[in-house]
Amino acid sequence: MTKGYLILETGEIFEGEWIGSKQETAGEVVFNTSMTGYQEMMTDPSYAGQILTFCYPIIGSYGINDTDDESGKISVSAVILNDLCDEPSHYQSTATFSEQIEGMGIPGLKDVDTRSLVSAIRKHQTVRGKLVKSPGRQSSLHSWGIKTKGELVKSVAVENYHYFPNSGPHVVLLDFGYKKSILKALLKENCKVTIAPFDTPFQEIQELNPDGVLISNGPGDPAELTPYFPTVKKITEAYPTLGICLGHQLIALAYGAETVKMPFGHRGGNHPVKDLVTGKVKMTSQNHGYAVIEQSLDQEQFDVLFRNVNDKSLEGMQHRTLPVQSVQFHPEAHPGPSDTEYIFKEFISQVQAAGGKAYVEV
Ligand SMILES: NC(=O)CC[C@H](N)C(=O)O
Repeated sequence: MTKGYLILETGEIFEGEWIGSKQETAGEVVFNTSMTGYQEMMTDPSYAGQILTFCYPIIGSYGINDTDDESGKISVSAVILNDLCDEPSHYQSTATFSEQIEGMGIPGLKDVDTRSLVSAIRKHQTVRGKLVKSPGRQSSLHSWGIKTKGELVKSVAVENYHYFPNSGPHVVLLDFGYKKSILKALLKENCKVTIAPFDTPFQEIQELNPDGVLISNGPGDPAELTPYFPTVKKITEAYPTLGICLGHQLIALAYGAETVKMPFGHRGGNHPVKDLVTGKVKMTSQNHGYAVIEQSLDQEQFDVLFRNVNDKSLEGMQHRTLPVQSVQFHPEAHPGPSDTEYIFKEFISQVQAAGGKAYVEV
């Protein structure tokens, strides 16, 4: 057994037993409150650069399967958990949790007092940390090698187009670190899908001749992605558009709104969100650390559609005249409830209503 330590930039040290890859690593320390879904969370590209703490105390009990990865790449920088169950019991399980993180080159700590760690994160709000073998003197934070400024998106997004044939309308999935479940949701609606790199120029998107565009989720601070705001705006002016999580933030920023770092984010599978049109509350899957400031949104152009019941933060919006909608939560779920899966159907209806053509000359 090898001991390991999570050192927070604020000075606290959490002890555990080292698991997975031997590599020491650093990143923002975050927590997710979902009871299940560790496989989807670890492979969700939006967690790139982050050390993920599982609040649920037993991790690994249903193993790892061949279908639930949200990407083919390593996403989280490291995982922190309490009790590791490495003798899974599930008919679809093909590997143990330890085998999975070892195979993906992710380090982790088990037997950590995750309740105290989560309290510390909530107290400090945003906190970075480093996973080390020895709790001795550490190099300064600047040399921890934490990625910023779009490097995170670059590290997870596709570099080339990927085309998926189908019988329905053609949707370009602009990839800032998409989750496979988003692609699956589009394919389920019979869409042809072209996954395009996040930095695809607008002219090339036009050449792809999409009927609609979905701007994906992704890691990092949305406000650092300023070079892409003009393209995002042009997309929304030309095609029916759906933004999910980072995609939602980028649409808001492209129209002049501002984003803010939240105290400790929303990461979990039971975040209540109120649909302001029907008054109904939906349970949503969430994973974000930033939010759009509602007061900064041009309400002449956008209607607020969803609001978080717990902290009243903005959870979704709709353009008043263009078929452009965006949500801060994850309608594709995985992990989490699928109450808001209908968002994909609404998007496809808007795509179909637009007649399969760019309906505004640009
Ligand atoms: N899941 C996402 O797209 C996350 C968006 C952004 N990186 C945030 O943390 O707010």
